[in-house]
Formats: sequence, C-alpha cells, structure tokens
Amino acid sequence: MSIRLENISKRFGAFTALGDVSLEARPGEFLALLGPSGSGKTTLLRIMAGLEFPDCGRVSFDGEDVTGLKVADRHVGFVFQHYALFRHMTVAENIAFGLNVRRRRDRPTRSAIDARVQELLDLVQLGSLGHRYPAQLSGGQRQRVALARALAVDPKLLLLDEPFGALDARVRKDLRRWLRELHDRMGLTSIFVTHDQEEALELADRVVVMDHGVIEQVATPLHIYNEPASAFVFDFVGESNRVPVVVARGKVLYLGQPLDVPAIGADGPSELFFRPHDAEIVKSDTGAIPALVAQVRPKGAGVRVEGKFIGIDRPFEIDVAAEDAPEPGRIIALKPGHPRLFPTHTHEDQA
Ligand SMILES: Nc1ncnc2c1ncn2[C@@H]1O[C@H](COP(=O)(O)OP(=O)(O)OP(=O)(O)O)[C@@H](O)[C@H]1O
Repeated sequence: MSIRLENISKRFGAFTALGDVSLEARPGEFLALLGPSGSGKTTLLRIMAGLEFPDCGRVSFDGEDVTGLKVADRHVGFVFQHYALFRHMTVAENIAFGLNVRRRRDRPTRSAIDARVQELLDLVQLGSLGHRYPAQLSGGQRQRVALARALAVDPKLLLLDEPFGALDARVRKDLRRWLRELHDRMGLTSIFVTHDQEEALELADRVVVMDHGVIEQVATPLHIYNEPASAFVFDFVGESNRVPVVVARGKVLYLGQPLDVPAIGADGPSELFFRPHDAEIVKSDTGAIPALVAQVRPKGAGVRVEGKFIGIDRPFEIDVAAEDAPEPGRIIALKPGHPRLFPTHTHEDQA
C-alpha cells in the first residue's frame, strides 16, 4: 500500500505543529520519521492513523482519499511506546482483541481467531506464552505482543511510534533487526517514529528528517548522512564539528585567515561542518584550523581526540589513527575533510 500526504497543516491553538507537510511512502517501503522532541513526528503519524485530523491537506492510501476516515475505518496497525497492553487480559486475548471487537458479521469464528492468534504468537516468537499476563513478560516481549496485536487485523500499513523507546540498548537493537525482517517478509508499508538517528539510519529505506513542524530532508540513510541538505540535518544526523567562517571572493576565511577548503556556497557568514572521522592533523598550520588538545581516548581501532578550536570557544572532536594521537595540551593544525558550508541564517540559529 502507498500512502500520500499532501500539504498537511495542523495547529494546536496558536501553535503550528505541522506546517504544509507533503510526503509519500511507496508500497513496501520502511520510512523513519526522525527529529528532535516536539518536531511534529507523532502528530504526523497520528494524522496517518486517523487518530488526529489535519486543519488542511489530504491523506490518501493507494490513491484513495482517506482524510476524513476515522481510525477504525483505515485498517492500519499501530504500536505506540505507551500504548500499553490490557493488563487484565492474557497475551492471547490481547492479540485477539482487534478481531473480537469486530461487528458480528465481520468477526471470524472462534476457532479461526484462535488459529490466527497462534500464528501471530509464532511469528513474534512467543509461541508458548499465550496464557501469560503482560506483567509476567519482559519489556521486549511485551512490545512483541503489542506488535502481534497490531498485525492481527492484517493491516497493509504499520505505524510505529518509538515502539522500543523504553527498552535497553541491546534488546532494542535485536528487536529492530527482527522488525525489519518481519516488515520485509509480510510485504508491509511501515512508518516508524524515532528521535534516535542510529535507529533511523539502520532500519529505514528512507529517512524523513523533521524540525519545527516541517520536513528538512527525505532521502536514503546514506544520502542523509553524506549529503545533508541543511545545517540542521548535518548536526542532527551523525556527529559533527562546526566552525564559524566567512565565505568571500572564492575563499573560506577563519578569523580572517584563508582555510584550505573549497568555497562552495554563497558569500557571507557561514558555518563550516565536518565529521570527526573526516579530519586530518596536518604539519603546516597554513590553511588549517588551530586547536588545543584536551583529551585522547580509545575509539574503535583508533583514537578520539577532543579539545577546543583556538580563537573561538567551541569544542572539536576528531578520530585519527592511534599512531597519530597527539599529546593532551598540544596545539595541532586541523584540516577538515569533506567539509560542508551552510549560510549562518538557518532556522536553527533563529530558534
Ligand atoms: N493535543 C495537543 N495539544 C496541544 N499541543 C500539542 C498537542 N499534541 C501535540 N502538541 C504539540 O505539538 C508539537 C509537536 O508534537 P509531537 O508530539 O508531534 O512531536 P514529536 O516530534 O513527536 O515529539 P516527541 O519526540 O517528544 O514525541 C509539540 O510542541 C507538542 O507540544
């Protein structure tokens, strides 16, 4: 199933939670909505589910306008972080819930429901736990039951709002791999809300980066990471160093001195961004950024070097080979690799 959102706006009183958002998920796609707290991810997901209605704009599923349809008529499955299981029902009863509450003429027979529940229990690898109550399960098991419950009604669209948010890192990682496999196997279209960039990059076919109720960029994880469309996306996705510079007459100036980086971008005050693993420590300080080393820690096969840029009060962090590790207290010359320049007047600075 494909889902299309066109020019969706939503206000809560005077506050604009979503401002003219358009987005499309292709059939079979796994999309992640990624953004900081309050950026509008949950509101957008609730609008897709039919739990919330936009002030203007259109929602369509497979080309059919569903903007006015309520949640019960949209046939979507959803799993929310705080959408708790029913405590007084067993696991099996929880999973069967969506089928049991159907109108009599749409409701499968008792034995068909039992068979479906067993099938779903096996699918989420909880085959023998149907008789237990939620309190007798681990957090990860509970979330798998929530997922089985969402899948019971055979949705074509699965909406997930931080479903693994409350779980520890290890369980989270296992569950998200498993979820991705399940999505592929069942041919679902899934949309997943997270504020965890690693989760979004690892799981999604395409990542939708949101900030302040608008979409900043929609692209594959690799593209988002390597070609961020704005300063906000560069900063939010992956680690970054940022240095205030001025672009003038084909040169990038740091505190008046030209840096050895290409001046791609409009003239004027800008921010130069680069990733920790893209920087190099160079011998000559001409064209490089001076920095004072404070700390060196092991990281992967190399080391992470931390400290402050000299001349501005901003921290830096870079990753270099262990044999290139400088002593703490030393002044080094840094050459940014794969730098990106963004004009200073981004809305991040206005915020
Ligand atoms: N029912 C509501 N009434 C008033 N304001 C609301 C309502 N729902 C959401 N908001 C506001 O809209 C903004 C977007 O909220 P939303 O829950 O969509 O953000 P989010 O990106 O999902 O954040 P988080 O990661 O913290 O869940 C927030 O500032 C929130 O306070």
